[in-house]
Amino acid sequence: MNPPRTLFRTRIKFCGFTRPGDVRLACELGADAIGFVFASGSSRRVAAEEARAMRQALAPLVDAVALFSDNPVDEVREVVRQVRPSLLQFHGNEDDAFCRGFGVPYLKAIPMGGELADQHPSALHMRYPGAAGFLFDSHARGGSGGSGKTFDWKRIPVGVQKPFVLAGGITPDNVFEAIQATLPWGVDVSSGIESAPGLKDGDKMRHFVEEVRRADCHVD
Ligand SMILES: O=C(O)c1ccccc1NCC(=O)[C@H](O)[C@H](O)COP(=O)(O)O
Repeated sequence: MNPPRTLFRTRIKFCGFTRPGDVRLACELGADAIGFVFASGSSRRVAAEEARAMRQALAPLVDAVALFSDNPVDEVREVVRQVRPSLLQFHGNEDDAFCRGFGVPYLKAIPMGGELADQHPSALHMRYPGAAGFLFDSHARGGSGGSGKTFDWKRIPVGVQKPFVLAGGITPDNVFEAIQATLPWGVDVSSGIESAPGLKDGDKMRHFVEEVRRADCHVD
């Protein structure tokens, strides 16, 4: 049985937006953060100008997160300049110095598929001392996120001292169980709230938020 987390509210990040209308709806439904993907090769990739327009659709008190995977430094700088994200998220082999170099807090995505390396909490903290938190995602090292696949949640390292976000294959149907099993700071979803890559589905977003709230109120 997990210890109760009195009055705890699991943060919700919806990722991979391509349409301002979806951003507006996600904010109304209760998302805490909205993610824009700039990783090359992603079907959800947007240009800085598009993300800037979507950022303007954001409600107050909702974070804009810019997501990268081994993008060149100039690309990251340009996104920061145009979009003004409140948080960066790095999915590639970026080191702490690179991630810190933009003057914006960052989350480091940790690949939980395939061979696990460096996932011991002390190794993570030593490798990314500047990280605001970690995001555990299902891809293997060198792979992409946004796969819609889960990983074995038992692989999450015990004793991580920074907030962590659970990602990878979370849906309205498994987010309750995912929160109960892992007690994350937040959950991150892309495929599970879509009708097609990059196109968000209002009913799925609403159901997802309802299930997170249900998990937060649940007492064993
Ligand atoms: O979404 C992408 O296409 C993507 C490409 C490269 C790196 C990361 C990417 N997405 C990350 C996310 O959307 C989420 O952080 C996470 O991977 C959850 O995705 P999903 O399994 O689809 O819910």
